[in-house]
Amino acid sequence: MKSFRAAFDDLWYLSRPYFTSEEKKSAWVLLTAVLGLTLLLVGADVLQSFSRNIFYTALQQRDVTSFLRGLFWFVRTPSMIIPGFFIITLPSLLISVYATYLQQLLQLRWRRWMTHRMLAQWLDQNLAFRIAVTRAHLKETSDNPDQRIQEDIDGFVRDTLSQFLDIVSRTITFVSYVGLLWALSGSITVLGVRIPGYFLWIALLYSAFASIVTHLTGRRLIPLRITQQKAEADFRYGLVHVRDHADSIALSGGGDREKHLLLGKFSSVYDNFLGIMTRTKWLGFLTDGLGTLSGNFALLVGSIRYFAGKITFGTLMQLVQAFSRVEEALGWIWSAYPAITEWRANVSRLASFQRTMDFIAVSDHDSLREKSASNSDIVTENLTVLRPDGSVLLSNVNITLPQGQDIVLTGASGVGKSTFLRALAGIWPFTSGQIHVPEARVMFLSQRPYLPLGTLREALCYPVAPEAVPDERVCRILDLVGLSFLADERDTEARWTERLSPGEQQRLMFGRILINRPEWIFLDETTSNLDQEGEIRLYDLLREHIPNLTIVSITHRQALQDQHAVQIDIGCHSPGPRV
Ligand SMILES: Nc1ncnc2c1ncn2[C@@H]1O[C@H](COP(=O)(O)OP(=O)(O)OP(=O)(O)O)[C@@H](O)[C@H]1O
Repeated sequence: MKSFRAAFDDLWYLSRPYFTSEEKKSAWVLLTAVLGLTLLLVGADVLQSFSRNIFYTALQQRDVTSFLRGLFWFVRTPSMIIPGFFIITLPSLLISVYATYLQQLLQLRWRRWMTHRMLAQWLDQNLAFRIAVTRAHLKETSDNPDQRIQEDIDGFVRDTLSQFLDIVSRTITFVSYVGLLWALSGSITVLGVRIPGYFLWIALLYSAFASIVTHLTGRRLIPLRITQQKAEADFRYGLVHVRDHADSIALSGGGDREKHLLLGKFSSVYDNFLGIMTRTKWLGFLTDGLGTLSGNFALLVGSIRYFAGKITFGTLMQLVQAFSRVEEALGWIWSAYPAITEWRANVSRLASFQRTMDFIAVSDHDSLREKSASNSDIVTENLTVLRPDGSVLLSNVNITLPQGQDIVLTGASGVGKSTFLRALAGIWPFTSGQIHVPEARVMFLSQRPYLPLGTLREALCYPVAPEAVPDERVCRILDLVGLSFLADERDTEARWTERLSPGEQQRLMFGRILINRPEWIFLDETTSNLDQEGEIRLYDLLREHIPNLTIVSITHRQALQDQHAVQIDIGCHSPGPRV
């Protein structure tokens, strides 16, 4: 019961936002249309059961006229007019195709809405980074966000809709056939007690028994499926990691080691799947067995009345159909159990990821950043920065970074210089105190250049849209940073991280600064792959082309440190780097 409640909570948490969003109108219209068509389909199925009764009975009586009317025209009975089999079948076909089409349309729109929302939340609020550093300390699981967004949203939307419509259709089927089954069943006498509608009682007992046994056998599949998804994603990530670092792996002769690590990940995939197979095998015996049994069982029980001459062949067939429909409707749990376990695992992963994002988004550490006038200094007051495990990295930092001056932050490796920059940027979640930052364009560049996927122009202009920068300016800037030999390839899509040397990538970063023209630039060892002369030339380029720029650098090189007017030792606020 508890797990049912949790599933419902997760489902509500994930579905409600779409059906109350700005797209709610189209969502409800589509859902209502699909429900309406589903209802019509069940109605058509019930009508068909009557027309089948008529033409089977006509077949038995060798009555050609009734047979043909039962197939192609209308038959009048004392209580109703029944359309012929084909008169019902053709519109049903149309309804069925449109029900599927509209269901897919709703599915696609819902997926689009969820993908937009999750991507926006993940990237707009820097949650991708904040989740990555916080992950080990979170209650909810938030592994493989790429898989959550690309695969799980699709699976969630598709399976939620199909399971929901399945339940609705089974409920309507049950309501439509239960009276029919009762009426056709007749009664039997057991130990002197007359039981009316006995076929219905058998269907009810059969389904209750089947559902309980199936749930007890299959419930272990849910955690196994969650583990399987995680193992698959870890394996895939391992492969992508090797692809992205193929150069370093080849140079360090690490092929064998990588193979060993990847095979280790694959064996988790393999072992867990063996567990799923074993469970699915037992579940298969049950669901397939119960399915096969139920149809034949109905025929067997019903044939007793047929051979006793109490019902016609047509009524027998209608009875068998009514029994299977009622029993199918009640047997949702046992027949759909494998699909439900997969859906439940999916819902649980996606809800967990969404909860993590919501939790981190509201833990607004950025509130400690206070905006001041555009030409003011950056000031920190009692700023304390922690590591993700809660240990103190920097305590009580009270410093001023004066606007308009070149500043260098110094300190031994690991004391927390880069993390201090992240705190200033407002993306480090484990921070307390106050930071006064000017209302100005601020840019941070890290030691490892980041080049987005796409053209060289895109990589140069990032995060500004390349269309916003005139072509001559792109060429001029490539020339300024010594990359004019790449000008002809500025619109070529390539893996630029692999094509450019680390030094070339760092020069490209300086071109990016010239394009973005910030008022403050934070350079975290951004010239570590350049020679001394080259790095000083690039710094001069910034000073020359962006006159009001304040440069804040982190560098271990004395010559570059000497180029800065102000030196601030971050190390004196640290209990010391870890050894
Ligand atoms: N994402 C993270 N998760 C866990 N620990 C982290 C993370 N980022 C930084 N740290 C830890 O914080 C400490 C400071 O790291 P930081 O990169 O700020 O040092 P640094 O002074 O810039 O070092 P260096 O001069 O070597 O670049 C290190 O002990 C590091 O392991």
